[in-house]
Amino acid sequence: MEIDALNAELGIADRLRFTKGRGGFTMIEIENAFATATITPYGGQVLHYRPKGAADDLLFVSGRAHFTPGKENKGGIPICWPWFGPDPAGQGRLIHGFIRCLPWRLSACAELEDGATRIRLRVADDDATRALCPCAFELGVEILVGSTLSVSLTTCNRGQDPLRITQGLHTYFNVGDARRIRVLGLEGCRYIDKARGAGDAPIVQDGAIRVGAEVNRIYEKAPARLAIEDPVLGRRLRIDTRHSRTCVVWNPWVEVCREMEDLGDEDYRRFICVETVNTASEVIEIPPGQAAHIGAEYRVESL
Ligand SMILES: O=P(O)(O)OC[C@H]1O[C@@H](O)[C@H](O)[C@@H](O)[C@@H]1O
Repeated sequence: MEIDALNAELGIADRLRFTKGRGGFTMIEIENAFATATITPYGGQVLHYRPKGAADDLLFVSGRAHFTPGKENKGGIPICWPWFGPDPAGQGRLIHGFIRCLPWRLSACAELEDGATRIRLRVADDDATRALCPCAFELGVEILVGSTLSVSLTTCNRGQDPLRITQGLHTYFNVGDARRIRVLGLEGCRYIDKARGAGDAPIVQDGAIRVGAEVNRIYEKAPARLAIEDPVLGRRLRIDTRHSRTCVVWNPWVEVCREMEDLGDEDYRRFICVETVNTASEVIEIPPGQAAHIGAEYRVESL
């Protein structure tokens, strides 16, 4: 649908409008009493969220993100599905699945009684997805833009066989300087250190996570309450997860950042990914006709 038609049909006066953004991508721009936010139906991806009065965005989006159909966009909250990480079948399919590179359909947008804004987007299997993964599914994301940002992903198995997935909200948090932050909540958890190569024995997290080299870890049995303390931006980002048993913490550091065509050379300082995930041994099996969920709520607090 064209932008004018979208605005006429689904826009909400002074609250929600559709625009053309980077790469000509359709954007949903929200401004309510609590916050401003931008969501693109491409990948069902939240790109920006800033509470009213806050100086800085919750999320990082790379200035070199592709915004090209068929490619992933680096930043915001990419949805990784039906696999998280490299192609589990080793067939060279996209890292983190294909759903973040597909246009989703807007199924509802509404202003709630408390003034928050709710967006629902959906995507289902078609010939193109079945060529990549022979499963029948319907995926829905619900995004609540209020005093907090909440993202909930629901997978419905529409097929005749059990559906096995891994999945994640691959959130890129905007930070003042990654070298000065602390990630809290994973103390004492065991993690697989992917920066040191697969197959390493799990290591136990000793204290808060700090970034002084490449960090690429899968934490097992992750608790539901996490936080990022950012002394440079003077804030604490709270992350409350739902139905997620693993947490990936990723910062590419200098070399990997320079190798990534969709990051600027110094961007490793500007973000940390703390990802709400079910991966590694946490494969989810969904019986036919049933659904599985994963979600997270993000809150910005002053330090
Ligand atoms: O696909 P993106 O958004 O570039 O993210 C890639 C990174 O995603 C992280 O989740 C992985 O742990 C890293 O190994 C990977 O490099």
